[in-house]
Amino acid sequence: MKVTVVGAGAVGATCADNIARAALCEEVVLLDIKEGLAEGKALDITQTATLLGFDTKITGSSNDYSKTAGSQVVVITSGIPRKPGMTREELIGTNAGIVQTVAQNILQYSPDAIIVVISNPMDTMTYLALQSTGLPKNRIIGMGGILDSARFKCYLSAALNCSPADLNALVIGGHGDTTMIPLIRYATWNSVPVTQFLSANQQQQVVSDTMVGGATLTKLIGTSAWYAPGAAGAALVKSILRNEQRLFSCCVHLDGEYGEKDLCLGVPVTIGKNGWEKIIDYRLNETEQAQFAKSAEAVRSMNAVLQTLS
Ligand SMILES: NC(=O)c1ccc[n+]([C@@H]2O[C@H](COP(=O)([O-])OP(=O)(O)OC[C@H]3O[C@@H](n4cnc5c(N)ncnc54)[C@H](O)[C@@H]3O)[C@@H](O)[C@H]2O)c1
Ligand SMILES: O=C(O)C[C@H](O)C(=O)O
Repeated sequence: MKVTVVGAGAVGATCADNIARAALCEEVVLLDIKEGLAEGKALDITQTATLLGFDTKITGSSNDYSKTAGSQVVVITSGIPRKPGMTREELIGTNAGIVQTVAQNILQYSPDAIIVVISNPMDTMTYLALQSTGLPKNRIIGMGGILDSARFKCYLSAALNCSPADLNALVIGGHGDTTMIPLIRYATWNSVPVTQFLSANQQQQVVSDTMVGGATLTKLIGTSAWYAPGAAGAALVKSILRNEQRLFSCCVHLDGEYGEKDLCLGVPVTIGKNGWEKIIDYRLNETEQAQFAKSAEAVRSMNAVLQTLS
């Protein structure tokens, strides 16, 4: 089995590294437009193999898509990241062209691939990938909710002083500072709702910290995060390749589910060998449904911006 990661920058290289270390497939191809970058990072990761004990082959490619031929899964991370003070949405002008070109190039050599979109603004880039390739909707998955849910669990574990491994929590909606919806009502600590242990103020703090989780890191680092995003991308790839049927929050095309259609947005879905397989209805209450509708409205207006780009 073969996985391609497009973009050998911070997120792409970390994602490829995680996939290789976990030996999820025989070969990982890392591709970047910048001459030498993907080859160099692939060689560097390869040199960790004897230290870390894996034998996955890692191939680097400077924009030669023939090396990606026959990939089962392709992860798109190519594009610019935001700087402190920016929103993800501001990246659309540069990243839309990159994502569209990359998706088309990929399909020339891997017509059956499942495509995972990470580049921002991720909800709109997922929609663009779907519209521009015309692939069956189950084969295009946007990664954002897995990362946001991991951050949600981190903030919850700090508030509860408990192990994040004992927490179950999901963030749905858009992958944006104001569009994501951490579902605190459904978050549990070993099956007990966390709302039993946290005050209303504490709950609100966890929710708002989660929503600006990416911006907090961007401010600290000077560019956006990569360790957790790369690991989240690899977790998604693992569930596809191993047909795990994990229930993740992913950005997928909605056709009436959660009251929305003709856009891609984060909802709970099962992930397996066919890509995303089933959307699970979490029965949102009135407040949550209103938040979801608002999130959809914001993402829909970003999608409309695509029409204005040349
Ligand atoms: N969805 C998420 O949860 C999430 C998380 C983190 C980052 N991101 C996004 O992922 C993207 C990458 O972030 P990063 O930190 O890795 O950035 P980065 O600048 O480190 O890497 C991006 C890479 O893309 C390459 N690239 C640009 N155009 C290309 C093309 N046409 N073909 C192939 N490669 C191309 C660049 O040369 C660069 O190496 C950004 O848009 C960022 O906002 C999304
Ligand atoms: O915050 C960003 O711009 C990158 C990414 O979407 C993240 O959440 O880390």
